This record gives sequence, structure tokens and C-alpha cells, in this order.
Amino acid sequence: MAAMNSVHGNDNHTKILVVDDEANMRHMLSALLGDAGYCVDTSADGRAALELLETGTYDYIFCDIRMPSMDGMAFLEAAGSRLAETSVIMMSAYGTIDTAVEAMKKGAYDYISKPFKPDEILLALKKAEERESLKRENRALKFRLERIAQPRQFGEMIAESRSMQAVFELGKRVAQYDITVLITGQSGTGKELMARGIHTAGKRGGQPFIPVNCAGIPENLLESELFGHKKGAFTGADRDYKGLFEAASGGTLFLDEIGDLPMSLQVKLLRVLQDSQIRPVGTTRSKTVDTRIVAATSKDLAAQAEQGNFREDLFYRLNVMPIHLPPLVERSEDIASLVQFFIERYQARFEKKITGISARAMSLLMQHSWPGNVRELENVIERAVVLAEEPELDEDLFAGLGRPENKNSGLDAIAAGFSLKSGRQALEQVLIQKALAETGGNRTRAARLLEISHPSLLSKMKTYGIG
Ligand SMILES: Nc1ncnc2c1ncn2[C@@H]1O[C@H](COP(=O)(O)OP(=O)(O)OP(=O)(O)O)[C@@H](O)[C@H]1O
Repeated sequence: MAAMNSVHGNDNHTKILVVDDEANMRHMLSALLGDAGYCVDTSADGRAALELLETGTYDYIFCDIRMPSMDGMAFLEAAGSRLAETSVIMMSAYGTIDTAVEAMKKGAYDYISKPFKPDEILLALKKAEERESLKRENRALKFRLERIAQPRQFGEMIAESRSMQAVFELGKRVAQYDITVLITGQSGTGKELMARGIHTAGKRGGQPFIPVNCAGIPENLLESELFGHKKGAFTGADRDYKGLFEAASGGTLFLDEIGDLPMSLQVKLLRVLQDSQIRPVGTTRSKTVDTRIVAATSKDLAAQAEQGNFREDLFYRLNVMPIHLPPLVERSEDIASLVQFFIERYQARFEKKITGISARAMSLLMQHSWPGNVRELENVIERAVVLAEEPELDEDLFAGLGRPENKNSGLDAIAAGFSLKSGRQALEQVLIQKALAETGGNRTRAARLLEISHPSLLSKMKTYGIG
């Protein structure tokens, strides 16, 4: 039977085993740890310690390296998987440090050199406890990630939150009828994906779904792009062109950023909505189309209509069935499942094995305000998967998140490295944000300030998740 001496602390159920051939050391450590509230057992060598492991487990083991009968290294090897739930801290006297390092390679958690002060023991223990608690949190989180009740789906969208479940329900219902839908929500909340979902779930599902960004096409081209033109209608029109309404006939035309539709075209759109008639540029005859319209805006269309920047009659016609997508910050319940969803997408795309995300990293993601919404989260996970060197995404990969002052200034990012590419990107973000702030969010004027085209500004805003 192994020699065992137990000291039981009052309020701590953490079990520690001290293995040392020196009786003084055993007494000193068991008094120290016992006073600190731990349950402590002791044994005089590796063999006796192994016997104790037959009947019980320990959270931590302080193990001497040099012992006459079965030394620390031999004990580690013999105990093997019985130490799976135990952090072993080796105690190395002068001349055994190399062995201690070797022991760490074999699975010991840490080592401490003799002679040591009592504080050093308590500190080593605290460090090990912190690591253990993190490991536990990680395990719990992974478990949660794996067990998350299958997130609800709508088309290619997933969500957990009640607000999004309600949106999905509404989406499923309106999909069945050919009514016009207006999807509102900040940039990156998933408006286009929602529109696709509605299209796919309805009876037009097998027909074309054509997205068009009303803010991305210059005003003089937009009319012919949407309604088509006749050969010779204007310089460069060297053949008849069908236009997107006709191309989407039988299916759905998704008019994104409808708030940017020029006034001149708003009246024409109203006509299509009212009597399904389009008139290609350069013709006098109208054509009937069978195109479902789903529109989206990140702007307050009602306010725009009030200010006279959007036709009221068109607003009411579009707003028959509004669907609002809440910003991600208001539905943080969706973050964990979206993170898992994007990890799976990008680990497959980049052929990397990512098993999960650390609790600290997840907590950073939960605290961030996500001004670029789901698109920003997707970009952040994509980047993390690309850069990850370990199978678990850790917090370093998300440095800078949750600290909006750094994010806004962007200058830290520029100063942080030498890469011209990331420096340029960071600078672009700063300047775009500055220009938008300067113009009160007016993208046309911001593009002018930045001396780039409007579509190019929109595409950069999309890339950087600036909403
Ligand atoms: N609920 C969701 N589940 C999975 N992916 C999502 C979800 N919501 C958004 N995404 C993803 O986020 C990105 C942005 O979505 P989407 O383009 O639909 O947003 P948007 O609101 O139309 O943005 P914008 O107004 O800037 O055009 C896309 O890559 C999309 O796949």
C-alpha cells in the first residue's frame, strides 16, 4: 500500500499530490497547500504515486525529478493516460533542468526549480489553474458549438435569434405570393441573401434571380440596363438589348439600394409595379413582363420620401410587405452559430483543419459592435482561418476587435507592420470613413472627395464592411 499523508483544506475540492523523497519537502508543501485550502496527498516516490493513481485522480501533481525508486520521468511515462486530466508540475533541483524540459515535452505542464519560495509554488499553481479553467471553458464552448440546436435556416441564411426566426417565418410566407417585398437593414445584414431565399422558396424558384445594385450603375446607363433599349436608341446602342426586367421575367429582379434609384426612373418603376409594363429606351411600345420585384435599402426610405428625395407613391407601393433585418449587435445570439458556419465554410475552402474557437476569442467576438454586420463577421472569420496556425482559433487572430477607437483610427493597423498591401487597405478605410463622416454619409459626395467612382466606393465599403 502506498504511503499517503493527507491534508484536507476547508473549502477547496481541488486535489493535489506531492511526490518527493525528501520528507521535509513533503511536509512543507502539504502544509503550504493545505493552508491555502487544497486537499493534499503525498507520496515518497513515483511507484507510490502510481499506486495512488489506481484509486483516485488529482487535479495537480508536484513531482520531484530525482527520486531513488521510480524517478519523476519514469513516473510520467508509466502514468501515461492516467494523467490526462492532471497538470503535472515538475520540481527540478540544480542539474535536472534539462530533464524538466524533457518532461514537459512528455506532457508535464510546467517545472519549478529548487530551492523555491512558497510564493513560487502558489504562483505556479495559480497559472496552472487559470490554464485549466480556460481549457474547461473551451471544452464547454466547443461542446456548445457542436451541440447548438441546429440553427434555423432560410435559404442560405442561418440564425438562432428570435428576431431572425420571425424574419424567416415571414420570408417563408411571403415567398408563396407574388407580392412586392421591401427588405430593410444596415449594410451586411443579409438583405440580398434574404431576397434570394424568398425567390428560391417561392414558385419562381427555378427561374432566374437577377440582382442589380441601383447605386452601382451610372444614372445614364441604368434605364437601358433595367428596361432595355432598341438598336440605335443612343450612341453605342448597336443592337437591341433586352434589359434586366425582361431577363428576369418569370423570376425575380432584386433591386438593391433602391433608395438610390434616380427620380426619373422611380416613375418608370412605379409603372412596372402597377401594370407590369416596361418601355425599352428608344421605343414607343410597352412590353408586358412577369417579373417579381424584391427591393432592398439600407436607408430610411420613409424619411427620404418625406424629404422629397423618394417618390411617396413608389415608397407605399414597395412598402406593401416590409421585412426588416436587425443589425447583428442586436442579435448576439446569432454570433456563435454564424462563427461556426463561417469556420466550416472557410476551412473547407482553404483546406485547413479548424476544430473550434477559444473562449477568449469568442468573448471578443461577442463584445464587438459589428458595424459591418454579418459581412464583417464573415470577413473576420475568413481572415482568421487563413492566418490560423493552430487548429483552434485564438484571441490573437482577433486583435483589434472590440476596441472601436483603434478600429476607427486605423492608424495602428498601418503602423503595425511593413506590408504595403495591408497598410494601403488600412489607409483606405480611414479615408473612406473620414469622407463619409465629412459628407454626413452621402456616398456620392464622399466618392467625389475621395476622387474615386461611386461604384468603386460602394465596392470598397462592401469589402471593408463599412455600412
Ligand atoms: N444569416 C446569415 N447567414 C449566413 N450568411 C449570412 C447571413 N447574413 C448575411 N450573410 C452573409 O453576409 C454577407 C453579406 O450579406 P448580404 O450581401 O446579403 O448583405 P446586404 O444586407 O445585402 O449588404 P449590402 O446592403 O451591403 O448589399 C454575405 O456574404 C452573406 O452570405
